[in-house]
Amino acid sequence: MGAIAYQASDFGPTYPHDLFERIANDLRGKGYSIQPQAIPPHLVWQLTTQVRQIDDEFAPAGVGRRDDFQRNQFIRRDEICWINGDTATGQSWLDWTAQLQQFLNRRLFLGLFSFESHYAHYAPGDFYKRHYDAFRGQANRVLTVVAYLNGDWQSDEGGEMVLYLDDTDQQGIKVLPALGTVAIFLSEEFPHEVLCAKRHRYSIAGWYRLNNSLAGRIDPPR
Ligand SMILES: O=C(O)CCC(=O)C(=O)O
Ligand SMILES: [Fe+2]
Repeated sequence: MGAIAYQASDFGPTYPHDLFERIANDLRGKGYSIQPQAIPPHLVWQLTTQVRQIDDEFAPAGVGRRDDFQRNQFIRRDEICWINGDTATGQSWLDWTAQLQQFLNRRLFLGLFSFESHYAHYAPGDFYKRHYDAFRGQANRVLTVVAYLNGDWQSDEGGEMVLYLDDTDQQGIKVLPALGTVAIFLSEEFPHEVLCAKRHRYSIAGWYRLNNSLAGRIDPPR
């Protein structure tokens, strides 16, 4: 990984409160938030190291939930590995996302109940075509969080995530998968895609969900 060019001041005594406040304000105002250098240096270092060490635990990603899960090479080509609390690194990531969850629930009353996330590896040439992470009315995934784990990413290396503001938007907002950047958006509102990269591209994609078990039905993670 490249040198961490983080400003120490970004992680001073007001971290993570100020960051979470900016995210909450963005979500309230426009439904998405893009925050460079959002993950603290020690955590970004742990995650960046782990994602490159677990290469043999990655499996091709599919499309759809468990019962209609299928691999579709024309839609997505990445490989994924789910993150759990079995390692200190996984646990540190879950602690950070839990802090954000608590903050957003207090500020925005989102009722975020659970969180699931996986590492993703896009080899050169891999992509993920334009899609939604959740479908209206299914009330499963509410908020998407993507964190990027690539040092020194250059703008001519591709691999941007393009976040489209609605169904008709063709231009979108391009997000470089740069070390420590976090993109957060309402899962039902924003179509998005991952463009082909020239380099190996590492990230974490995660989703906060509502409690769908309230009707007496157990709603398993995918
Ligand atoms: O890696 C990214 O930038 C986004 C990935 C994504 O859209 C997904 O896994 O659903
Ligand atoms: Fe997505």
